[in-house]
Amino acid sequence: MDGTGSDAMTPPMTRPMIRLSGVGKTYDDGTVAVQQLDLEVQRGELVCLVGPSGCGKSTTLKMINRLIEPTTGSIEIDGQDVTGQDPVEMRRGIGYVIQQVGLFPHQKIIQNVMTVPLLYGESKAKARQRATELLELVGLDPATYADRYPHQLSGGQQQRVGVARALAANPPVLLMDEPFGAVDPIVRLRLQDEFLRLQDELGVTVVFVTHDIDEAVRLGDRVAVFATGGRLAQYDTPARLLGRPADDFVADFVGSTSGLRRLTVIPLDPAHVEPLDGVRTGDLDAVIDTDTTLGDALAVLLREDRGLVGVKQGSQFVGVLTPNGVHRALRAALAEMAAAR
Ligand SMILES: Nc1ncnc2c1ncn2[C@@H]1O[C@H](COP(=O)(O)OP(=O)(O)OP(=O)(O)O)[C@@H](O)[C@H]1O
Repeated sequence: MDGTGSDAMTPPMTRPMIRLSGVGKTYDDGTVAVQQLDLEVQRGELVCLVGPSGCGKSTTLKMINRLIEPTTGSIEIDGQDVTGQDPVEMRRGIGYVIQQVGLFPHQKIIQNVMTVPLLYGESKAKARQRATELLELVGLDPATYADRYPHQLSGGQQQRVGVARALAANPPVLLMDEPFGAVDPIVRLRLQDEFLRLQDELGVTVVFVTHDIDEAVRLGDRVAVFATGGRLAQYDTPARLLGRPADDFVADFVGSTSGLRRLTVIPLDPAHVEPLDGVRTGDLDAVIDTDTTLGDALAVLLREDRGLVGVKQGSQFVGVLTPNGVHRALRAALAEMAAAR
């Protein structure tokens, strides 16, 4: 290997941010954790690795930042073979968030977030400014939280600090291992929403490990489903994964409630929008856009409890959506799924 990676000639913006080629890991005791894994993650993409316990998700993630060395294959980040780089140096350029946040208990929140910029040689003033911005970015008011200690924060708040700290070095790649696994379901949903917004804003490339298919489908631009023994069973968009599982294992894993899950990925089809007949647009408090997913549309309907919401395309009202419309759309999606199997 020449150290520049096989892909160094490809224009930077078009080559994958992360590329695993034929990667395998067999532990010393003979356990085959990952086999012949080929996986590409595009720049700015959020990819979820999902699968049953012990299928090699964490091992894969840790091979990307070289906490674990692969037995076979190669891993490139931005066209550079990671095995040719100093692991400590390399790891600093990759954000890493785990379930047990690992905050320093005797340091204030602001100091916890400042650690990485200080390591990079930033002045204290600059590191503090950056940490303050990051706390704001992850939804923690610095005036309230900067001077608290980790034990004075809830689990969800600590997780936010973990995300802020991982982002402190402005890493192009963020690896997350079950980051929201320990918080209750409601907080988890909120953290997921916030994280999606943040990722969109920052354009960071994310590999996110979860054992929860709902979380994977909700967050991932693409989802890699692993089977036991570290075999990649399917790597696809959430909609295709739910609509066209590659084999029985994936179909089982995606599960019998996949019809409902599809709601979270199917865009609202204009075919299910009803005409505005007799409804004055001024009467429509709740408005959704045509590119809303059915799941979000249903959430607005339930929240508003009004029986219908207005649907807009750009600035133009194109009709209304009712619970019946959502029902029809779901039935159509299920029929399409059945036809695809
Ligand atoms: N240090 C190790 N030595 C031997 N086997 C290991 C080691 N670490 C992990 N394994 C094994 O490798 C396989 C994959 O483990 P890994 O932690 O990657 O799975 P996972 O999909 O992340 O699981 P989980 O969802 O339970 O965290 C498992 O069978 C595990 O027991």
